[in-house]
Amino acid sequence: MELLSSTKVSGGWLKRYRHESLSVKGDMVFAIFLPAQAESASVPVLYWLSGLTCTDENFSQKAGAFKKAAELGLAIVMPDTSPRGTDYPGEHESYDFGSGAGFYVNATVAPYSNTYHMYDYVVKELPTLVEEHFPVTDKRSISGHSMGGHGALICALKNPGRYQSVSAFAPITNPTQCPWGEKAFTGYLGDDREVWKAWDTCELIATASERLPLLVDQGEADNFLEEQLKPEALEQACEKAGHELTLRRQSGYDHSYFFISSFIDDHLAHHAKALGL
Ligand SMILES: N[C@@H](CCC(=O)N[C@@H](CSC=O)C(=O)NCC(=O)O)C(=O)O
Repeated sequence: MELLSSTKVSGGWLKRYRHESLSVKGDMVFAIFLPAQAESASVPVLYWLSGLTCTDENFSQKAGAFKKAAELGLAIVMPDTSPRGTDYPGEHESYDFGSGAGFYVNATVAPYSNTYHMYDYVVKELPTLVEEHFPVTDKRSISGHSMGGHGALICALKNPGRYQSVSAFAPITNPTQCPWGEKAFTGYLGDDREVWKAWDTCELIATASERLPLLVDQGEADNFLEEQLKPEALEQACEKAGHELTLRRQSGYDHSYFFISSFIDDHLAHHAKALGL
């Protein structure tokens, strides 16, 4: 691992690293916030999955999360949102597919199937690396925004026992039924919509073997609300399956990091409680 930068914040340290990833067959950059408590004991970790167009830096620069994480003694790991360094046809042409838009799936359609294995990267490879090299425990939680909210929810639903808690901001709840998801899943997974269901929160909720309570915040002034995010689909799926959901519709808030920064402390507290902090 190559240390790219080290910055003191809220009594802890934000460090950025580049490393070679086996999952995506190339270099990846991630950031980790380590609170001061990590200097004397191992601390649990929240994995934050960002949305379309993001890198590891959007959350660290805009969410305002580190003061609360420092108080709680919680580490936060922030991966990138796609592999970088390839140049497939169409990979860099649109904001909602290819680079910056890995959708946290394992692609099966060439050429993306060569490297776009963001699900394996965030669920397995990155936690293994983090737990080997940093003063953290194997107690993990996961959260994210929009495409990353979808990622957080599917990672938790597909991996019972792996996370202590899950939450999301404005998640793409039903990607098999919205334009962002249809475009990404066609390009990464192919035309068979049955295959897509294994990567859709609303589909996974029905058969989940672990029922971690979901905390979801959704801005009511979010431009993407009706066409892409569909919180009512999540509500219906949870109600049908008897899955606990706290869906907070926040009046006046949009899709931006201003919205995330307004409620991130509540999410950190939710995760801290589940992590025993
Ligand atoms: N560029 C697009 C919209 C891009 C956008 O809103 N990205 C969001 C995530 S959207 C879902 O995954 C984001 O977090 N952007 C980064 C930021 O720092 O705000 C457009 O122009 O509409």
